[in-house]
This record gives sequence, structure tokens and C-alpha cells, in this order.
Amino acid sequence: MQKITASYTDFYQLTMAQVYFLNQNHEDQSVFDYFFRKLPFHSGYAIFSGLEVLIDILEDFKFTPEELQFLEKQGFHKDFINYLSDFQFNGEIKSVQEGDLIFPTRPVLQVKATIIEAQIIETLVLNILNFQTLIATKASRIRLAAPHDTLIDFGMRRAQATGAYYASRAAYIGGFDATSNVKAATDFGIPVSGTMAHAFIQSYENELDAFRDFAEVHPDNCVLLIDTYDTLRSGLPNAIKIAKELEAKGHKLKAIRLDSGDLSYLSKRCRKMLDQEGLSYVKIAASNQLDEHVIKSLKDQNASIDVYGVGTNLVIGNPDAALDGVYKLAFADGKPRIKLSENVAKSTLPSEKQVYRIRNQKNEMLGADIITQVDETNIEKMHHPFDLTKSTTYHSHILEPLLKTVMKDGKRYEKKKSLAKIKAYAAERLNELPEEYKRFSNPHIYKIGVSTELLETREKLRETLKK
Ligand SMILES: Nc1ncnc2c1ncn2[C@@H]1O[C@H](COP(=O)(O)OP(=O)(O)OP(=O)(O)O)[C@@H](O)[C@H]1O
Ligand SMILES: O=P(O)(O)OC[C@H]1O[C@H](OP(=O)(O)OP(=O)(O)O)[C@H](O)[C@@H]1O
Ligand SMILES: O=C(O)c1cccnc1
Repeated sequence: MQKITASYTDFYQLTMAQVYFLNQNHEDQSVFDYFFRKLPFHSGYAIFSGLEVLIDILEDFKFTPEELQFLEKQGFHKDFINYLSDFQFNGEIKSVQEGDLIFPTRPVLQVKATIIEAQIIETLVLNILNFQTLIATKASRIRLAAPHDTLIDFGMRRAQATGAYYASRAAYIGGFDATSNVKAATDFGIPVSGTMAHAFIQSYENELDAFRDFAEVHPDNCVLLIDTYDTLRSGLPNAIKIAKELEAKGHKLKAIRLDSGDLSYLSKRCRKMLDQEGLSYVKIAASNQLDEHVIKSLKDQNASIDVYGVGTNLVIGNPDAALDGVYKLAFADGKPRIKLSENVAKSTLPSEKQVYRIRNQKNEMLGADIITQVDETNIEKMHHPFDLTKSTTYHSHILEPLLKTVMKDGKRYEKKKSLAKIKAYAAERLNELPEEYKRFSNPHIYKIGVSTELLETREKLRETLKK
């Protein structure tokens, strides 16, 4: 993929940056929070994804000479262009670990840097994290619908252009087993997988010859698409013939694929005929506009499907197009900062913060995360973030800190995590989440609260600003 450089930003970041620079306050220290407000897909949780990609890009986030020339033409001051020619991110990032469960309104990632650096990287942070978190969450829901089956990402052709690259990575983190996307597989080390298209079969005079040629070239990795002409009268009998020919040569037909019609009915009919022919090892794959709901329905119908290929609905995050993640200033020039809103739920939380997952003495999740000021101790009471009349007290609990340093002085702080590790971590964290948060309709609402100190800081600031 094309290297992402520092012009991967919104123009307004640069117009603001020029003002900070010319007024000589660009080196003021600032803290920005990344968080989102609404869970996609009516899900009870989201899976945080994109962090390692973000760190990779930030470590070498510079303007090229061509980009600087372009900006000069837009009328930016020479001294500012000169500053940008040496621009790099030197700040610190604390973040939830990639693959962890995240919930609305609480900080997921925190950038501590000079205001000019923190502002210039905003768009990149949002662009990378919002999309991958959306897709990893979608993938995770599809995995919930089919816990033990093989899930393959078929979405590259339907993605918003190059979005497929990161969608495939996020889908793997969220629980998919493989991708058809060769570029993503190569770069990220995702298992790659491929069957055959209708065009291949159409290009032959008859279906059987097409199947036979394919089986000869790929005797140990042969998946036959059986719905080009007539699934039960032509595709399946031809596939059975090929399976027997392969057996005679010491090979095994891997699977057949259904791509249209009633996938439950057809899969059951195929399973029965394959079994009757002694081909119970041949798996059945299905595709065609699948998503978590169709797959759940197919499972409820006891469809005989072992492998699901999911494209469009996965990689575009249907029906939720985007995660609404935002990046808000919490601290600048030595002072906590807040954004007020008519809608109290849209007011931000000031100061540098920490987020803890609350656990009981057996180390089990209690279904709540608490947001505190960064160095608070004695955290016992958790207040509803917007309804000041509501609070809960936790006794004998364990507080697991979630925001950990991942970049310091502009460099990765710890060894890069492999995709396999991130995927395993996502599965482990989701496994801990009680079932009621995972159901598709009206999942339990995970509690997010704020500490007394943080609440007081916010309320004080609100009062001052209102005056
Ligand atoms: N048994 C089933 N239960 C629930 N949904 C199903 C079942 N079988 C298929 N589907 C889903 O129903 C939709 C069927 O789409 P559509 O009406 O376009 O049929 P099609 O088989 O693609 O048609 P065509 O034969 O023209 O290709 C797809 O999203 C598919 O995944
Ligand atoms: O339905 P999705 O979840 O998006 O999955 C991807 C779809 O892409 C392919 O069809 P396409 O018609 O593009 O190619 P074909 O020529 O192989 O049928 C494949 O057969 C799936 O139906
Ligand atoms: O390998 C497949 O079967 C495949 C790949 C991409 C899209 N549809 C199907």
C-alpha cells in the first residue's frame, strides 16, 4: 500500500497549526482523548482495532518535499513550511491494548504532545482507529453467530476501494480465519484462501470439464462452486463425480460452495447426497450477502454449512458505515479543558485520565469501567457520567488499569504485537464478557462511570465557563 505521510490530515489541522506556530504557543503541552459515543450494530461492546498500524505510521509521519511544495502554494507562511519540513511526532500515547473490549464515552487512547503535533495527527488517529474498530466489531459479531465454523473474508471487491486492506486485518482480529485479499494476507500474515468464480465455469463448454481441470491443478485444495447452472441437478452430481475421481488418485475434494438460493435447504440436500456417496469429509461452504443475522438464522435452521464466506456486509460495516469516534482536547497549557454542549452527554471530560476495568476478588469483570484523573488513588465511588443523582460504590474490588504507554518520545514503547497475538487477546477478552452483553437484541448496557474527583473537576470547569 502507498506509504501514509503527514499530509494524511484535514486541511484545518494545518490552518490551526500555523496559528499556534506564528503565535509561538505551538509547543504548549496538550492532552487529547480518543473515544466514541455510540456502539455500532446495536452491539453490547466494540473491539478496539488499528493501534499497531497507527503506531507504525506515527513513527515515520513526515511531510514529503512534494507535500511541502503543495502547502506553500496554498499560501502557508515560509517559516511555517520550514517548521513542517522537520515535523515529526515526538509525543506520548497511552492506549487500551489492541483487541480489548471498548465501550462508549470513555477514553480509549490518549495523546500527550505539543498542541501542534497532537492536532496534526488527529485525522490519522480517527481515520485508522474508527474504521478498523468498526470492522473488527462486525467480524466479532459474525464470529458470535458461528462460533465453531470457518469464516472467510470475501469483501475486497465490495469495500470502499483500498479500505479492504485494513478491513481484512480488522476482520482477522475480530475472529475471521482467513481472507481472499492477497495484499492484506501478504503484508499482515493473514491465512489466505480462495475457491473459484462462476466465470471459470462459464468459460468451459460444460461444468464437469471445468471442475475436472481445476481438480487436476489443485487436487488438495479444490473447492467447487456448484450453483452456476443447477445446484442439485448439475453442480452437485458433477462435484460428486470429481470427488470420486480425486479419491481414485489418492486426493480428497475439500469442499463445495453454494452462492445462491435457499442456503439452508440446499446445504441439507447437498450434505445428504454427499454422505450417501461416502463423502462426509467434503465440507460445504456458503456465500451470498451474509451477515451475522443471516448466519444466525441459518444456524437456527440447522443448515449444514461448515464455511461462511462474507464480503460486503463485513467490510463496509453494514448497516453502520462508520464508528463515531472523536478526538477531544482535555488539557492544554497547564489547565484542564472541556467542551460544553447543550446536550450534557456531549460535554467532554477534562484532564489527563486513566480508565480502570472493575473486577471482583475472583478477578471477574463486573461490567463496569471507571474513568478517573490520572493519578487518583482511593477510587471507590463511581458516578453516572451525565446523571449526577446516580452513583455506585464498589468494595473490595480490583482495578485493572487500561490505558498503558504505547509510544514515548514519538517511538514505540514496547515490542510490536503480532496480529496472531492481538487476535488471541481479542478472543480472550470477549470470552470474559458475560453472555448478556453479547446477545443480538437489547444487549445489557455496560456501565461507564466517573470518579468523584473527575466529576468535581468537570463540574467546577462547567460552572467557571458558564459564568
Ligand atoms: N435459508 C435462508 N435463511 C435466511 N436467509 C437466507 C437463506 N438462504 C439464503 N439467505 C439469504 O437471503 C438472501 C437471498 O438473496 P436473493 O434474494 O438475492 O437470492 P439469490 O439466491 O442471490 O438470488 P439469485 O438466484 O438471483 O442469485 C441472501 O442474503 C442470502 O444470504
Ligand atoms: O455477497 P458478499 O458477502 O459480498 O460476498 C462476496 C460475493 O462475491 C462473489 O460474487 P461475485 O458475483 O462478485 O463473483 P462471482 O463471479 O464469483 O459470482 C462471491 O461469490 C460472493 O457472492
Ligand atoms: O474465494 C472465493 O470463493 C471468493 C473470493 C472473493 C469473493 N468471492 C468469492
